[in-house]
Amino acid sequence: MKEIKIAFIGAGSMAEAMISGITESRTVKRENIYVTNRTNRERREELVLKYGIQAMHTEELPYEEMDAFILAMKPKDAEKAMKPLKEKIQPEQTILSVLAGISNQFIEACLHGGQQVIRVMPNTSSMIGESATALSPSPNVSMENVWMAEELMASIGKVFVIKETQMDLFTGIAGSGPAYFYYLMESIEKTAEENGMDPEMARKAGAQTILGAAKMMMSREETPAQLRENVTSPNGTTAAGLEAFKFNGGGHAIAQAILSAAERSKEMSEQLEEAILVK
Ligand SMILES: NC(=O)C1=CN([C@@H]2O[C@H](COP(=O)(O)OP(=O)(O)OC[C@H]3O[C@@H](n4cnc5c(N)ncnc54)[C@H](OP(=O)(O)O)[C@@H]3O)[C@@H](O)[C@H]2O)C=CC1
Ligand SMILES: O=C(O)[C@@H]1CCC=N1
Repeated sequence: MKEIKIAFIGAGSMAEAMISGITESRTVKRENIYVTNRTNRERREELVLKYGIQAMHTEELPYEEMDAFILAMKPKDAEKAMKPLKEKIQPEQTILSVLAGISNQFIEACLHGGQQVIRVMPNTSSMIGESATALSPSPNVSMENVWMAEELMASIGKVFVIKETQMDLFTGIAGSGPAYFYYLMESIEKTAEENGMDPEMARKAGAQTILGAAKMMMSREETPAQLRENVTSPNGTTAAGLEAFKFNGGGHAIAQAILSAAERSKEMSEQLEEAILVK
């Protein structure tokens, strides 16, 4: 990747996860990564110490020097956040927005018509370069800027270029997805502890089991159903476990988690964008 300067507008957990992955991959020089927020000076200082990047108040950023901005404030703060940015960001500068539920159209309406906007949905596994990240470029984004965004996001994990209409569902599957597996692990640890097993050992065994299953699905030709059948001996332990899983609504619970998260993403779009897009 050619040498670029990027600035995170927002310094929270998502920004940090991406900064961690990008600095680890050395895709962008540390001194060319900027992060800003409005109030939390300690947070800025913490990120400088941890990652050797540049941090400053949003008003102090040298906007004209940036090749790309990553919007990483909360969706509810988006409109207010972009008001002062309109006069500081040029239409040809690239905006990568990780804001759940916020559309490219909304960002163009807040900034400039024809703004180079790419909607991005990463997850916190960016922290270790293992994100599942979706990209949905606005129609007028140049191929050069799409390639830059793809290369930048490839430094934090796997990249999937999708239609923006699929972004709500992708958010439900992968943006929020890590939380479902963390919740699964909480149940594994609790069950172990309640039955006399060291929960720390259960966590390590459970995490290795999830990691192994994930790597099997990424490296083998078999479908998940075939891989599941390979585990399931007739009338054995797995058959008993899966029967209980299905009887207690396991598959339905996962489907409902994904669809509820996707619905919330859609709802956030409707709630937050109505005022601007109706104007
Ligand atoms: N957490 C996750 O797993 C994922 C989150 N996302 C998205 O990432 C975004 C950030 O989420 P998350 O990191 O969890 O949120 P946080 O609340 O942790 O961070 C938000 C950050 O934005 C800053 N901020 C708020 N308003 C402004 C502003 N006007 N200018 C500059 N900085 C501002 C806040 O600092 P201050 O108040 O000091 O300005 C804070 O540093 C959200 O839109 C979320 O939908 C997407 C995928 C996954
Ligand atoms: O919970 C949220 O809204 C953010 C977006 C996807 C993951 N976390």
